[in-house]
Amino acid sequence: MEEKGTEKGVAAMAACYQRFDPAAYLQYNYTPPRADFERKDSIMPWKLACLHRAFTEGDVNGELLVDIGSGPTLYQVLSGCEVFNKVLLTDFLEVNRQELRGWLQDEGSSSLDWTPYLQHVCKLEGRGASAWTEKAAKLRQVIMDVVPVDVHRPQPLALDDIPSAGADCLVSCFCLESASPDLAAFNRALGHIGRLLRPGGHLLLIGALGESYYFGGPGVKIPVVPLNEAQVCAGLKENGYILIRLEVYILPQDMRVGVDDVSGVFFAKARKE
Ligand SMILES: Nc1ncnc2c1ncn2[C@@H]1O[C@@H](CSCCNC[C@@H]2Cc3ccc([N+](=O)[O-])cc3CN2)[C@@H](O)[C@H]1O
Repeated sequence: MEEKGTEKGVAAMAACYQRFDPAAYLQYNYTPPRADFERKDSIMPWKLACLHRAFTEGDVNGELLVDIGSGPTLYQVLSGCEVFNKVLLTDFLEVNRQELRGWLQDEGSSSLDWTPYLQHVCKLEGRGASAWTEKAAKLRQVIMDVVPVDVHRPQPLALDDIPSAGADCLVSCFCLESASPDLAAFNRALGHIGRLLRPGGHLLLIGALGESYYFGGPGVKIPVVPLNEAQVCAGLKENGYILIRLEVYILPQDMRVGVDDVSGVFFAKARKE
């Protein structure tokens, strides 16, 4: 019965995503106030600082970084692209993979101008904002492909997408809790992606706390598994990860803009045993 329920729940989530609108989603979450680089308390500078520190504090290394559930966004690999010489982007939806390919092939054809993001991360790296064009070139050089992923499959990627030894690092932002029908499915998905990671490899996980829905486009209301910190920590432990650090951002009132009911954002750095 439980398996039947899960299959039905996973199929229902997939149906919700058929109306996902990348351009609208980017507008809702990746423009001010949630992405305001002039505001110290904006969410995006906090996320980029967490990722910059995690990628550059010396314990994360290797060849291949895989981003699980990239969506239509690139911010999650702006620091990692300086550490890994191979980066694989993945998403469940062709519309998101197309959005990413659009930027990779030609700046002009993406729905969002990523320049402020590139400039901000260059500043975090002490390079000055003007190095953003070099970072854009680096990104285009190291991103090998944009491929399909389904975190509910025991093998979320096609077998030939990554080496049998596994990736050296995974990053995943706002995907698992938004793709899963319930907490059990979230925990199983955490296990499925863990199998893509080599022992000793790192997982950098960003997600929503206390979110029960979000709009993936006008009128496209998508259910989310509402998580708290304890459930995130338990899920990581249950799936063979050692938690290195958990950081939490609580949304100020003016970041609650009606596109979801998220109350906080977590950043977890963990290592696979
Ligand atoms: N089975 C699947 N396997 C893998 N990926 C899948 C699957 N199903 C859907 N997907 C994939 O997962 C999706 C990822 S986008 C999900 C958005 N998550 C919620 C949204 C995000 C957000 C962003 C920023 C802030 N903030 O405070 O700044 C808050 C929030 C909270 N609301 C989408 O790419 C879909 O394509």
